[in-house]
Amino acid sequence: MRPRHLLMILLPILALLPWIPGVPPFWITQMNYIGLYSLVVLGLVLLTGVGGLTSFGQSAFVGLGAYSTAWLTTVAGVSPWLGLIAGLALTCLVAYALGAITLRLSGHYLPLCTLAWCLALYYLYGNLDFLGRYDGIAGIPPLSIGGWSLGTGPRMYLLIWLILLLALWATHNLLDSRAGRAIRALRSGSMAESFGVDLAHYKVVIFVYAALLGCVSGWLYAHMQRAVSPSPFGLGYGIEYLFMAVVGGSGSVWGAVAGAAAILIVKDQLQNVLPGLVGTSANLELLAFGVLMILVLQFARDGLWPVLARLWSRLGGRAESKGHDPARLAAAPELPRRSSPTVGDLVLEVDRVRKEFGGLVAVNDISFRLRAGEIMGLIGPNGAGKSTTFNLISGVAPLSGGAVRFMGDRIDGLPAREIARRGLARSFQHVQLLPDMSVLENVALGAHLRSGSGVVSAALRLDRTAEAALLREAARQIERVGLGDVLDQPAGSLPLGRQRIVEIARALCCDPIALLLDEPAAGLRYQEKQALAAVLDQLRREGMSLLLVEHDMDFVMNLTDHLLVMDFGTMLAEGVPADIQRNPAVLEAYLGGLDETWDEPGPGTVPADRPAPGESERPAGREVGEMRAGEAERPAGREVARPGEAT
Ligand SMILES: Nc1ncnc2c1ncn2[C@@H]1O[C@H](COP(=O)(O)OP(=O)(O)OP(=O)(O)O)[C@@H](O)[C@H]1O
Repeated sequence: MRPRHLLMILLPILALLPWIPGVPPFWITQMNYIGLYSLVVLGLVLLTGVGGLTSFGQSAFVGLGAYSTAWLTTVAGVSPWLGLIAGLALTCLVAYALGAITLRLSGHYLPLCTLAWCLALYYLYGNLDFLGRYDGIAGIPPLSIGGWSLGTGPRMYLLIWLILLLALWATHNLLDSRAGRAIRALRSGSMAESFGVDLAHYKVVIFVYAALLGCVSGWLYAHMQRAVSPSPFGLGYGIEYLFMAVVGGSGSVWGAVAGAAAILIVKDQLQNVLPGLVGTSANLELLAFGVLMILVLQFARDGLWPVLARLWSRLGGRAESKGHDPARLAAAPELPRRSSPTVGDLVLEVDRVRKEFGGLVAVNDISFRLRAGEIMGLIGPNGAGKSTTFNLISGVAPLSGGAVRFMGDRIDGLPAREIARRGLARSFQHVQLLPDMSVLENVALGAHLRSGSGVVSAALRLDRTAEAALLREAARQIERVGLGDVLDQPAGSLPLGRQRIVEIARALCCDPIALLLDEPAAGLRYQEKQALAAVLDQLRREGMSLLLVEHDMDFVMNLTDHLLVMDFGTMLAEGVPADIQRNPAVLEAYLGGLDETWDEPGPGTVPADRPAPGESERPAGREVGEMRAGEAERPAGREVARPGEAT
């Protein structure tokens, strides 16, 4: 049985629970609270569990929802539904303003900041006369739909759980979409930005989304309790919500319900049992919670939900299928493609680019040009400045000097996502995939800029055609690089070499004009390298421009049209592979002297129908390791203004 089938059986039972004879009213009250807490914790699952942004301050947004409706319905006499709309609007404004300011902070500064504004709002609620100061507001009317009062009992229970189920559905939909992939990539930083994800935008989106869920919970709470005061919106509750997210499992939407239910039930039981056991009514449950937290972090670091899922499969239940639907993808429309430049056109012009890290010149006035339909190799010993050059071109790092032009326009100074939008895609030296996401989803992230479907359409599942088109394109690129057999596997389960190929498929998904590949053949076996060389050769034939950083000399010499050799940040040599292999300065840099020779090449990596440039007189290809003998003594780079040296 799949979880969704279990849910279909449980839902009617859940809906009829208050009317089942023998069910104590306390159970319904407890279920109401579990529902209210789950709504807030669901926001934290998205914000903290998925997006990596820790917030202790969600209780303040619950307060905004509760106080907005309390004041509007009691003082202004408006309908509770208008109170909800006003609360949502106010929460949206406050969360947007707080998010725009605080989400720029990184590390522990963000959680500290959430503590600060949680306390500030709490004291604000307690000190404003029109909100009744610490006494709060009483006499809030019950909710009603078309004159049918929902009261505080079973009907309210139905409304709370209906809203919670809708929120779970919407959040699940959101995560399974273009926007969801961007949100799941937030922790990766520059990688996501390189594929056009606006990190700052998505951080604010999930912050506001989580705050709105808190607001709805506060609105329901106010009309269920019929009175509000500041205490449930203080820091203690903010910490408790976070605690529930961690205990439940902050990586899954159902973890929110599991966490809220577990904590509330255990808390209630401890409050009943502990005083009898130890003979005091002190708040000993807090001590017990501390122990519980340590146990969870020790034995179920991902929370209770994954443990429950494992238990389910041990009992014979089946996991929810996460695979793609080939028929749906086949029926999806093709994504439009950009027009490519004519073979031979100038695509990329790097003009005296320079990068200084303090006193170290990592890239020292490097210039080169890349044309359409050309593969250029950027080689050099470790620390030569190759990856830094890539970072400068792709906007991941700012230039210290020089200019980069792409398709005739200056792109230096543009954010990485804007450079990606213009058709320059890249892979990374250290594989940067999202290991828990499938290969298909990882690659689809590359097509982020080729669709405009947003958060609202995703949450309401109105984006299915656009989403299928993105996944279809991702599947096409995965097939193209020969990984069609692992489409639905988690990317992290693949060997490193294959993960690099996934990165290439992701970069191809951008529909690039030029592709920057940082050590694409590292970790690949011989046959895999041959297959990769064939793919890259095919891309060249299609008119794409490729710039490779690679240490495998066989691969580079057989595949590239043009090479640029760097050493200590400066250009050592430039030319066709055959000349580069004979260049004394290059031999000196790579082999430490002219008396040494390149090894005999293995069988060429270039496809059989294409002769390697300079094949006949090529001395030999060489497999250059990550470090050659004596490398350790090399200085890491060239210092600025070393005495007697021009910089
Ligand atoms: N963020 C940084 N801060 C300070 N120094 C850096 C930074 N990034 C790179 N460097 C330094 O710049 C120099 C060039 O590094 P880079 O990674 O570009 O070399 P590389 O040619 O790509 O080397 P490898 O082949 O080992 O990847 C090195 O000395 C490195 O230590």
